[in-house]
Amino acid sequence: MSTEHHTSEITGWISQARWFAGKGRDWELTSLRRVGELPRPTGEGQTAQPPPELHVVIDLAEVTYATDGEDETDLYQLPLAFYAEPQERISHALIGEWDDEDFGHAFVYDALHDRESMALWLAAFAAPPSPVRGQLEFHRLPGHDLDVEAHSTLFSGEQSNSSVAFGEDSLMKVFRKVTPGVNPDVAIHRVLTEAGSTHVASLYGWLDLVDEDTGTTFQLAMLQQFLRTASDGWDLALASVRNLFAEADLHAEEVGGDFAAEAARLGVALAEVHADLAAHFPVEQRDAADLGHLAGAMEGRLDAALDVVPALAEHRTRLRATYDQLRGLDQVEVQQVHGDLHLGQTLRTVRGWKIVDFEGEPAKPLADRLQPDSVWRDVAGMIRSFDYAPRVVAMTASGDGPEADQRNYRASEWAARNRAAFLEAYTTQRGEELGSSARTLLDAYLADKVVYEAVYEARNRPGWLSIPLAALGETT
Ligand SMILES: Nc1ncnc2c1ncn2[C@@H]1O[C@H](COP(=O)(O)OP(=O)(O)O)[C@@H](O)[C@H]1O
Ligand SMILES: O=P(O)(O)O[C@H]1O[C@H](CO)[C@@H](O[C@H]2O[C@H](CO)[C@@H](O)[C@H](O)[C@H]2O)[C@H](O)[C@H]1O
Repeated sequence: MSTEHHTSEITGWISQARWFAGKGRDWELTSLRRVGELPRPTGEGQTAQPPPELHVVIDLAEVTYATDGEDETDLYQLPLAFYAEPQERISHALIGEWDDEDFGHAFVYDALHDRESMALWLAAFAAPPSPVRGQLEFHRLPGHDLDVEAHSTLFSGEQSNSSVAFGEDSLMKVFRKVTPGVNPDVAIHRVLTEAGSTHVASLYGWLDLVDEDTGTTFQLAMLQQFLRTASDGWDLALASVRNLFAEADLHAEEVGGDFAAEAARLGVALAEVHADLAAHFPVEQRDAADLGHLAGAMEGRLDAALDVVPALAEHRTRLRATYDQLRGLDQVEVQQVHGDLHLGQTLRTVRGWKIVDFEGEPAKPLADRLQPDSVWRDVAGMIRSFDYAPRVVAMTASGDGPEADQRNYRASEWAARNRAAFLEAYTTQRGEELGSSARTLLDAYLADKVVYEAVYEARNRPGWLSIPLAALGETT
């Protein structure tokens, strides 16, 4: 199905969207393809009917970047709501007004802001229809009756994707940048849900787009348990550091809000998630040659990072020596891991810690993110977060001279205390010591992550670049 779109309106909408990863690059909208229309509910189990003039569709926008030599493209998912009349309540989500080939003259909105449109998505998950007008396939896992009356609320803080809560019952994540094949967030949540893991939000369902022409499947969205009582792990860690800084002379363990017990619980949760992943995804061995490639890949990332952050140069020799240690290892076990773990991917509920967002590192192609990796990558990710939290609070605190020195000393103490608690609990839960091979892997992944962070901060939050650079400075 193709349709006449208004390219300039859509281009303007994409360019200012939070989830658009191409900001600052030279790009254009090279195609728009309508891939399906959300079906209207049949009435069964659905009291409220959508307005008769509403049509909700999914379009895929192809964005092409001008690069030297070859064109690079990304596909973005746009759920759109077409109304015959303007809708005052969602005026902030208006994309434009144009004549559409399918629906005639219409006012077009970002459907995720619209409760009426979201009710159609929820109804489709509640009673998955046969594909209608397109190739959309809604899937459900058994075990939970959806609250189809729940109203939708779009999360405001999301970055790479868009999340919509349905009351306090379920949460739908709409993947914005889509690629063919399995999305690790869906695949891993499905496996962990079916395995009865208590450390993830249960998966309720997902939406596939099956391209009939090519036989390719894209995963467009997932629906999961809404964690009603959740507090963000990053926010909790910051609060703990602030408590420590509010007390002039006390040590972390003497202050209310000490985080070490939570860090230990996080270590246990991660070990349990790793065990479940090892039981349900392939576990493989990597030999000395593979480890040589890993060291080479880390060196390559460092070389590329030097162009973005020249200040890394003074740490180059030591970083390369850390990666080089990998070449001395014989064999290492790898398995499915989280891939981008940090405190912002953890939620503390009354029932313990949950880990979210199994999509992996945003910069990697999706297919690579389902490749087995070392568990020490995830451990390193969390340890880096324990370093970030006190440094972020210290950066915004007032007072310099001896006061700042004292704060920095206590920041390091907070990081060391929580790192130790986390690592001890993680290894104990796995029933193994942190042996020399694991230490080598952990050091290499820590170094690799700091380099990644230096690039990430230089590009996204230059004011925070000092955080990874200070970490490198401390270990020289
Ligand atoms: N099941 C859930 N219940 C409640 N909040 C959640 C749930 N899953 C994720 N969140 C919160 O939603 C936000 C976005 O989640 P995330 O999976 O990280 O999305 P993105 O892929 O856009 O980064 C985060 O603030 C996260 O803490
Ligand atoms: O959440 P994302 O998957 O988009 O991850 C990216 O952004 C993170 C920042 O939000 C970034 O994490 C870095 O900053 C965190 C504090 O904001 C800190 O806790 C992490 O340890 C640090 O790496 C992450 O690296 C990036 O991939």
